This record gives sequence, structure tokens and C-alpha cells, in this order.
Amino acid sequence: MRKTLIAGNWKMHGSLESVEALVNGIKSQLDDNWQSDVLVCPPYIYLDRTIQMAQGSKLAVGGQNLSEQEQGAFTGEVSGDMLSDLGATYVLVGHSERRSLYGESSQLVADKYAKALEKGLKPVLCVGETLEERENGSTMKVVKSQIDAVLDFYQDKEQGLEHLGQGVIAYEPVWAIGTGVTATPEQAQEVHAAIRDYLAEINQDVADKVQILYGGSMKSANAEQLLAQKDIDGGLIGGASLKADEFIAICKIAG
Ligand SMILES: O=C[C@H](O)COP(=O)(O)O
Repeated sequence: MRKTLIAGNWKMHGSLESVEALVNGIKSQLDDNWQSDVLVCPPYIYLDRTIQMAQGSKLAVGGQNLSEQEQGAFTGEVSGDMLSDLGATYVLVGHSERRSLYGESSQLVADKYAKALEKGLKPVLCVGETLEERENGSTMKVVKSQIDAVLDFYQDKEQGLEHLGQGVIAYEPVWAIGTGVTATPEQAQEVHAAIRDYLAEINQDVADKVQILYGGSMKSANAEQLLAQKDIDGGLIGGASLKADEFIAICKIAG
């Protein structure tokens, strides 16, 4: 039985005041009895404060990105060691905004994925197709190539999958991110199942265990149907994670 994970990606939103209000709002409604894991990924600058505030609660905190480098003269970058040092436990890698706006290749994303694991962080590998790619029928070709980059980083696919199984996959169709257009539960389930089948060709056991989140305009109004799908193990939520009540409503739906 896979555990559900509800993750909020705050992207480049907020101020110290709004972040504190958001964390307090989430914490005050987080019930220790919930079965699902709950994660928030604030901007780097608010990580320390968020982690301090989350201490003693069920709320996990992660980064939105990390450097593939160990340390050194890399202005503006943040290392895996630094995230771990603060107490972050997760990190997003390969979010579509990083891929499309900041030119992160699948190879670079794989380097970041491996660095995150090396530093004891749980990487959330984001994959997904653009509208054009969906319309020309290459959704799975794109998603598989993004996954393959991580698998191929390691010695062989079996070892690659072992490492993929230590992280989380987030399927985020680019056309559904921040657009208000959500993939239908059937569309999302189809890709989630295809990802799991693809991984099962290498190792059924790991494929059965890996958490696959859905991301793209998920909100409390559509979360129930999406989360009811057999291969959808949670959500990576952008806009709807910026309001404590809305985010908590999704967490409650997830259990
Ligand atoms: O990381 C989160 C995703 O990009 C989804 O964002 P969204 O919920 O605002 O569409």
C-alpha cells in the first residue's frame, strides 16, 4: 500500500509575513492522525524560517531546486548539503519551469537527482509533456526520456530504478500547470499507469512501491477524483498551496 503525499510548491511567491501566516494556518489544521504525508517547498530564502516553524509538527519541508555541484564558486546556487544542513528532507528536481525557463536538460536534472540522494534528500522528479507534445502523440516518449535520464545515470537500469525508488515521481503535464486546465482523472491515470508499467518492465516490486504524484491545477474541487485514481499517489500543488484552507482541504481529501 503506497502512502499519499501532498506537496505544496510555493514557487516564487510570498513574503516573510505571508509565509509565517501560511505555515501557522497549515500547522493549526494538521491532524497527527492523517495517513498522508504533507510537504511544503518554500523559496530558498524562507526555508530556514519554515523549517523552524514546522518543527514538532507533521509538516515536512523541502527545497524547490538544488545544485548538481558539491560546493565552490557557483554564484547563486544552493547545494544539497546546505538544504540538509537546514533540515530540509525533500527537494524538487526538474520542475518544468526549471526545464523550460532556465534551460535545465534531462542530463542536468539526473545529476541533481543523484546529488539529492547522495545528500540524504528525497528528490521529487518532475516529468511531463507540453501541449504540442501531447497533441502529436509523444506524451510517453517525452516522459520516458525524462525518466531514462535518471535511470541511465546509474550503472544499469536495475540500479537506476533502485535509486528512482528512493525518490518520488511527479507527473505534471506542462499544459495543466498554472492554467486552471486540469488533466482529467482518466488522462492523468493513463500516464501514471504507463509510467508504472514502464518501471515494472525493470522491476515490478520497485514499480509497485514508487509514489507518483499528479501536478497541474489541482485544487480541492478536483482533488477527490484525481486522488481516487489507482496510480495517483498524491499531488504536487502550486497555486492552491498558497492558501492554508485550500491546501488543508486537499490534504483532508487525501486522508
Ligand atoms: O509544482 C507545482 C505545479 O507546477 C502545479 O502548479 P499549479 O497547481 O499552480 O498548476
